[in-house]
Amino acid sequence: MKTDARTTPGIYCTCRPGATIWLTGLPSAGKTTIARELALLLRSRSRRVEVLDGDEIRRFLSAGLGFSRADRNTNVQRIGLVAEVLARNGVLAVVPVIAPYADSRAAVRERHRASGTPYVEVHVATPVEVCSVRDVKGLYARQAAGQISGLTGVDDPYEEPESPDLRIDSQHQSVRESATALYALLTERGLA
Ligand SMILES: Nc1ncnc2c1ncn2[C@@H]1O[C@H](COP(=O)(O)OS(=O)(=O)O)[C@@H](OP(=O)(O)O)[C@H]1O
Ligand SMILES: Nc1ncnc2c1ncn2[C@@H]1O[C@H](COP(=O)(O)OP(=O)(O)O)[C@@H](O)[C@H]1O
Repeated sequence: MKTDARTTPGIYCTCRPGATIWLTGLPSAGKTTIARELALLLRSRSRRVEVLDGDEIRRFLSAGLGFSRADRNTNVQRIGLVAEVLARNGVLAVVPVIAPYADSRAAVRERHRASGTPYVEVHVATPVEVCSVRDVKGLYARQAAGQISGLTGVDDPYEEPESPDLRIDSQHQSVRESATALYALLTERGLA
């Protein structure tokens, strides 16, 4: 008996394109929170979603890397590779990772362009003043106390995206509103 992948449940359906959705922004900007909310929305519509957690990747795939420019670039390129492989195989790969350097992000975009895989860049543009109050992991306090240095947006660079596909001002809207705006963009592009 022939099986039709487009109609048989549980079999990958080639008619739904994957994509990488990269959320870049400062620590505590809300990247992870918005990524998880978006994943909930997408899964409720039966999309295959993978959120690539930056901390988990640094524990395994990028174990041993620090926060120098070179190490951050290596980290971002590794994540870009994994995301692109997932996305080109029909998964929506959601990536809440700082990626502070424009050339690193451009290289990831280029990798996607080369394989014809959709790529969506989202700037979670929460100002550092708001991020440092949220301070989910206590990094801003530790930097202020002189216990760490090289914190993105404080004493390490963050190059803002010049023309992201979407900019989210999380200080002015709820998590749900941000995720819904992103979902709307994906729908508009035929990706949700
Ligand atoms: N010095 C310094 N600068 C920036 N961030 C720091 C630093 N030290 C630790 N952390 C925490 O590391 C988390 C993962 O970073 P990323 O892999 O997203 O960073 S990068 O793209 O490689 O720059 C990142 O996670 P998020 O807070 O979720 O952004 C930070 O909490
Ligand atoms: N509108 C909002 N959007 C996103 N996060 C928000 C918002 N308002 C408050 N927060 C809080 O800010 C924190 C952001 O943390 P997180 O998502 O881990 O940031 P990041 O992944 O960018 O480091 C969470 O505790 C979240 O609940």
